[in-house]
Amino acid sequence: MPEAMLEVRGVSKSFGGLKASNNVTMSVPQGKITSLIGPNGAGKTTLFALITGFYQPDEGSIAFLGKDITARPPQEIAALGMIRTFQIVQPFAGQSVRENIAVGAHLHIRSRRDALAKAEAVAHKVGLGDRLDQDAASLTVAGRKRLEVARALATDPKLILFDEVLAGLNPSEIRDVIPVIRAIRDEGITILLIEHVMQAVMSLSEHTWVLNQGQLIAEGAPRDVVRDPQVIEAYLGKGMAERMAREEARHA
Ligand SMILES: Nc1ncnc2c1ncn2[C@@H]1O[C@H](COP(=O)(O)OP(=O)(O)OP(=O)(O)O)[C@@H](O)[C@H]1O
Repeated sequence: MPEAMLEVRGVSKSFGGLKASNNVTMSVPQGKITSLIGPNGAGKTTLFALITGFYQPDEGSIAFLGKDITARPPQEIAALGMIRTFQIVQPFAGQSVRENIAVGAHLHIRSRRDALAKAEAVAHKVGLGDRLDQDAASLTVAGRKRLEVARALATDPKLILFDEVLAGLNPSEIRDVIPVIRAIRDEGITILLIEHVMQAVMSLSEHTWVLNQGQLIAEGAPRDVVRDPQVIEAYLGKGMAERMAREEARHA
């Protein structure tokens, strides 16, 4: 694997008696799409929040591009080039799609005109080019997910952490968004996904980490990870693992 862009070392975080993150260590390589999977409540979103400064770890450290960023505020981390998206997209109501995306662009761009122009260019990349003047609150779920991707892209990130960008989409909408994610990677932006849609994990990501009860229980190429008995037991279940093995055999 190429040099790591993000290094998470021994990170732990408790909420009361619950260890939502338990001694997590991972090296995220530059230029790839990688993923983080695991059952509901495994601590995936908590880990994203720790990495991007929304929570402070109780223990451990985080380095981005060789620089220690442990417990730095989110704005500072975003300015360095790492941005996360949120599972529940909350557009600024009463503002257009263009204006919503410009919020991201303003991280680096002061001029209103330039930020709006940047928003427009980004909207085209994610397939919102024909929705620029629409009130963002009127977007469908799929549209809101694209808006969330666009707001992140507009900050000119080096690494994007996508938190379930495919959740709530139907199979045809998922098929439409997958190439958008690939195109972002092809532009040179590194991507780490939290995702429950296993078909997307398998087809998009080169490496995956599996969290269960705050701890990493497996990592590796997705096709190997889904055969791991511990992963089947904790997350996939036998039926799903067998379905995926059949799918893979069919495509082989
Ligand atoms: N701010 C908080 N205060 C208290 N408990 C929290 C907080 N944030 C998360 N938790 C708890 O930490 C655990 C991990 O939650 P987290 O949202 O990180 O899981 P997840 O893997 O992202 O789940 P999902 O797939 O359902 O989104 C859960 O038990 C959750 O209830």
